Amino acid sequence: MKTILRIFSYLGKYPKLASAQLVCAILMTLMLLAFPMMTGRVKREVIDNGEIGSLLPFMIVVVVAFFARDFFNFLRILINNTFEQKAVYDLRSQLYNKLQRLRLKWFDERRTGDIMTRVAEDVPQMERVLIDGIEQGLIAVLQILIVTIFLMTRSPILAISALAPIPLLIIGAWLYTRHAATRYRIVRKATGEMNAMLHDNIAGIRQIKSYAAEDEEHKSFNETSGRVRDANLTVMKAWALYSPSMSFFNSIGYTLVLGVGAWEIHNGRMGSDVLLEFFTIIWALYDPITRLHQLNQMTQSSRAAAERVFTILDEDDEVHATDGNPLPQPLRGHVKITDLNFSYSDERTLHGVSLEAKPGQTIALVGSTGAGKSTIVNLLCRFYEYDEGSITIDGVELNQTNKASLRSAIGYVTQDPFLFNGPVRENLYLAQRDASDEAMWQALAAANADGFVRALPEGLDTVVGERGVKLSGGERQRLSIARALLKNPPILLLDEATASVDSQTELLIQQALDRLMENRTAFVIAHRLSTIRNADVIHVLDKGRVIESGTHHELLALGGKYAELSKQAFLAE
Ligand SMILES: Nc1ncnc2c1ncn2[C@@H]1O[C@H](COP(=O)(O)OP(=O)(O)OP(=O)(O)O)[C@@H](O)[C@H]1O
Repeated sequence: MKTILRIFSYLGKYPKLASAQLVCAILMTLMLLAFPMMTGRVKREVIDNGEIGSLLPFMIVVVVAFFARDFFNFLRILINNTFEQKAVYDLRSQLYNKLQRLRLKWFDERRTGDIMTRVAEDVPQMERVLIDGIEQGLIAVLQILIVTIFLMTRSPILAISALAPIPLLIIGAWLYTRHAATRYRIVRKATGEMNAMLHDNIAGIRQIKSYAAEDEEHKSFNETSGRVRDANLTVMKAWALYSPSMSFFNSIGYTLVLGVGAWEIHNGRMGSDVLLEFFTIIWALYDPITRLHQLNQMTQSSRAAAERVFTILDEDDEVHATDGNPLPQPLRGHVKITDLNFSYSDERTLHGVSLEAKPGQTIALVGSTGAGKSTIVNLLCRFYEYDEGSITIDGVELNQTNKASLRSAIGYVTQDPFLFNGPVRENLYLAQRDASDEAMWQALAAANADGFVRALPEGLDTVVGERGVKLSGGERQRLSIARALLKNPPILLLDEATASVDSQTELLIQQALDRLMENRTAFVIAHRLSTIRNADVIHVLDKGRVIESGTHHELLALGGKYAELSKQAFLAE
């Protein structure tokens, strides 16, 4: 119930629309009564008393009432749609905003496809209870009330006969609802898993093809998709039993009205016109009851979807980007890490790491795979919060720094640069929203990327494809270097690419990187000997500890891990 109330709380922001909708619904429902009332009068005055002249006015009243009913219905639908779309827009926006603020750790533990299902499918599923919940629920309840009052005024005993099945309907609805939420939860979970698999497989389509794993993957997909089918069939079976049972209970009401009505007429306690009135309106009592059953089903489905959406909304935010102190301006880029400990989960990843980068220095991080190099870079970006120790930039402790100011001071070039599926220009705007074309071309030139961008069919406006798939690896790298150059940050974090490119491209990239690192503090996860040779200090990491530090020659002379790594040709020439 709490979940349902929370869904409806999204409508509270629009009281005017809610009231207008309520007024239209009441007027529309009142118009329903004209037909049975006029039918009763036609029977008494026109048929029984032979006043044929008054038939036309009765018919006019009926047609005007029908027109008014449909006109109010038109207004109600319009208002309802506006109302509901505004509420859903608010919800979607709130969810997206939340997603942007969640910790990276949260994303590490979840599948992208499942998150997308929550935004793209679970929100609209919730939306249905907002649309139909109000539209059907409100009108149905009003209709039941108004029709019941009307029936009571005409003949209490017939009205009670018509209402007799209601206890049975309530018990049926209770039995159905008891386990419905669980059934729908299984459907939503299975759908999320299927979409997650679909997302993974489409992202990894090259790997699937290259390993000729299409048939295997198809089999796994069918298994996941089968779970969605089975979950849906369970829901449908329950509905198949519930819906006709409820319809049968309604028929008991019709039968009782017929029997009791005939008995009352037979005993002279009621006129036949009253029974006629009942049969012209009684559908308006049972019809909303059927709609309430459908609404009950929809509410259970929406509840399961809403639970998945609210789980995201209830997660703790990462520290908000504007909390904390801004970094001093201009920033010199003095970074100091002292006794840093960090764990992603239970196992500790970094153990007492200490290192320093003076303004303008290049610090190389080397070490075997899993040693903790990227973790240090992640902590410098404050993608994760560190547990113990200290990281300062120009003397300001990182975990007390305003994230927005920190991230504007840092340029991060990853090994496999991510490009968004949009024009080159949009990808560069990420670094500087108001960058002029001239500034873009300068950055592209410094990154040795101007040549190939000019050769693209639409230059800066060429769409690069998903993850930049329409560009080569070397082109993507140079574009991401241009992006960092355009940002012009005082501190640079660079994960050098290991992917082999031809020597000509390698040279172009190296030149671009050299220009990028000029006059900045740079932390480089280094794979190339040329970068390492030029670094001011090299730190060798092993199992989360700094085990050696010094220049290239000092470390070679030390004859330790670094010398061993160099011998194993671990570092590319
Ligand atoms: N997001 C994460 N969640 C949990 N554990 C992680 C995460 N990222 C890295 N790790 C673990 O932390 C350890 C250090 O990883 P890290 O990526 O820092 O190593 P690395 O030195 O950069 O390795 P490589 O050179 O292979 O990129 C590894 O054992 C890794 O499994």
